[in-house]
Amino acid sequence: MRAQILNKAKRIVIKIGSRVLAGDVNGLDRELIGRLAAEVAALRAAGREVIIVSSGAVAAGRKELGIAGRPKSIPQKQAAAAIGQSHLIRAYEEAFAVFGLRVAQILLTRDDLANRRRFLNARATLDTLLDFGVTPIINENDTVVFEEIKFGDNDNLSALVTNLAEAQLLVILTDIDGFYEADPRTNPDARLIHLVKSITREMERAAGGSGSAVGTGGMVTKLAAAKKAGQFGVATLMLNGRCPAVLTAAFAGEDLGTLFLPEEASLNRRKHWIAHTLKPSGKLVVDEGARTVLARQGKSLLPSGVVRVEGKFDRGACVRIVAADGTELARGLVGYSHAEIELIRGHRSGEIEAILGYKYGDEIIHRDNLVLL
Ligand SMILES: Nc1ncnc2c1ncn2[C@@H]1O[C@H](COP(=O)(O)OP(=O)(O)O)[C@@H](O)[C@H]1O
Ligand SMILES: N[C@@H](CCC(=O)OP(=O)(O)O)C(=O)O
Repeated sequence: MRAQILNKAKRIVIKIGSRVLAGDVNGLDRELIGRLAAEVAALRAAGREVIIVSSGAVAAGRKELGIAGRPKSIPQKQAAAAIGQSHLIRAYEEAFAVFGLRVAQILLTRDDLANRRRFLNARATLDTLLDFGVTPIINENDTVVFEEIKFGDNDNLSALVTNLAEAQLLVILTDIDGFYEADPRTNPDARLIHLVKSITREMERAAGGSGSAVGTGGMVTKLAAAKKAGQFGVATLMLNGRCPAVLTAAFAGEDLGTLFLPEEASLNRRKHWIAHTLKPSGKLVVDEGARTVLARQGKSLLPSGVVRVEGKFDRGACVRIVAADGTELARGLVGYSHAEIELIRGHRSGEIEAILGYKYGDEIIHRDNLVLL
């Protein structure tokens, strides 16, 4: 199974964490970046396409600015990222040049991928770079992001890039051998889990934070990323990026790290984008009848099942669908604005035109635009 997944992966997203690039040293570990470049060169020589999602800008910038520990404020973090990002990309440029390879920098915000046109544009750029034999190196555009438009962590970003690029495998390189049954910092006897068929709530509880001055999210965000990739039908392999030749060994068949298998019933690319890339701008609370109908795959959300509207949004926006007890059931793109839904909620679809004076369709969310969570 593992060999089959790795052999079939022609296009791979490799996420490299700050803990790998900086380790415990201050600034970037250039020797390690050199080793990684050699490994990527070998993967490419074997006919694979590689897209890198790299952290490390803040870690590199901290050193330049002489900041010890985590940057104290958001502007300090953004300043560190601005200075660190150019150092980071230069380090990759130099390391890849040794193997006659070129890299390109791509900085993204969540807004870029949430906008369908920008998403498709970014996709076309990625394809073109790969056609030119260039390795794209992606990071969050830390300098300009604020809460609403940020990915927040690069684990999450790497899962979304996997979708963007339609890659067949996500590799997460971190500073630990893989996913353990408990956080090894507090449970030294915890065992490594080599194969995860499906991410359970118990595993999510076993995932701890980063606990370092440079990492963001720790195992929590890595599990979330593996889950997202899995919903897109893509496996995630988590490896220790600080181990020399770890990629080469893993692709040669060694049973290293943790492999998260993809889900069998995976979402298509557009539905994955609705569920994970778009930021919901409102909420529809539905009744028990609608909850039951939605749970049966393939049904649209009709006005009759909606009991409350929260937030202000236009037609076409992404909203959460929640049950009366607050459980999030689904997400989808609405066919009507919040003001229109306020008027037609609780009514039969046949009454929409009489109430509004016009009608876009029978559904508040058509099943093609609806994703169950
Ligand atoms: N169950 C777990 N298994 C493995 N590592 C865990 C677990 N829970 C928490 N961690 C921590 O997650 C850290 C890696 O995440 P992070 O510091 O964000 O690194 P990165 O910079 O690679 O994203 C590990 O060093 C480890 O201390
Ligand atoms: N964009 C930030 C990285 C944020 C992040 O998620 O870090 P990490 O947990 O080390 O992957 C940077 O370049 O410093």
